[in-house]
Amino acid sequence: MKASNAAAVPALECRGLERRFGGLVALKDANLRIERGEIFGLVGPNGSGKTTMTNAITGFFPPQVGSIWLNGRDITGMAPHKVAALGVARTFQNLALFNGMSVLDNILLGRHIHMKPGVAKTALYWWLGRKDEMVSRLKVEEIIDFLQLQSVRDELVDSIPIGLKKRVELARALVAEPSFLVLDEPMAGMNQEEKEYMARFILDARAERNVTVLLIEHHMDVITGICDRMMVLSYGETIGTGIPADVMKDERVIKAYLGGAHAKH
Ligand SMILES: Nc1ncnc2c1ncn2[C@@H]1O[C@H](COP(=O)(O)OP(=O)(O)OP(=O)(O)O)[C@@H](O)[C@H]1O
Repeated sequence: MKASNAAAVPALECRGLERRFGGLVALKDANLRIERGEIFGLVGPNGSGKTTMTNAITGFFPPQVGSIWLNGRDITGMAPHKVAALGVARTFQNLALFNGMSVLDNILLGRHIHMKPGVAKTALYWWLGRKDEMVSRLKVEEIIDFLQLQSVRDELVDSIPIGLKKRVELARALVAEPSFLVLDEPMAGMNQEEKEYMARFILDARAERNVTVLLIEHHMDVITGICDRMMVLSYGETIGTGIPADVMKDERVIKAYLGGAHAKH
């Protein structure tokens, strides 16, 4: 559901983020507010700072300036595993699946934040460990059904097509039971039918699993089709933010992005 109360604590807020790599300013004074239940699009040409922004949010590369708030809690500089434990899951632009392992095992890895750490601890509380594993397996089966991955569940992940690999990554993120999902180009390399499936799954995840979504995507038809609001970056600067229909009309956005070689329809 779309958030209705603007005064409510947002799912995510970024205030004045800046990230430099040497002399390069990859992100400059980036401000972002995503309400609970929104699907929010983040777009921009290659190298404009989209991944830098998601890496800042998920703790991989903290910002050097500014702050990040998740459900009203300051998470600036928090390690990735701690951000994940607070309910943030992500998929990666370049697939981060484990080749040589089955689809099922790849998805099961997404449950690690819910499992008890350490062999000794699990041995000591063996019954607790078993219960954890049972809950995890049930959750994995539920998500396999949800994303219609039954037919490939026992296949090696390297043997399935790219469209399904992307779906496995989404499954691995969803089994973590996130409240906030960061999807980095989930439709890259997909044909039209696969894109439509993925768009449907993202909408269903929001409706049925209560997730808020930050979606990085080059396919503008997807952004206009499923995003409530969007933000456009260019050379690390925000050049447009708002509902897609308005942002798409903005002269700066058209010049920097939509009219450029990077736009895909
Ligand atoms: N670890 C890093 N070290 C040095 N420079 C980096 C690093 N990460 C990103 N950059 C630079 O920061 C800028 C923004 O990169 P970023 O990956 O965030 O862009 P992007 O919008 O995600 O691009 P793409 O659409 O190609 O993924 C680029 O100029 C990039 O070369």
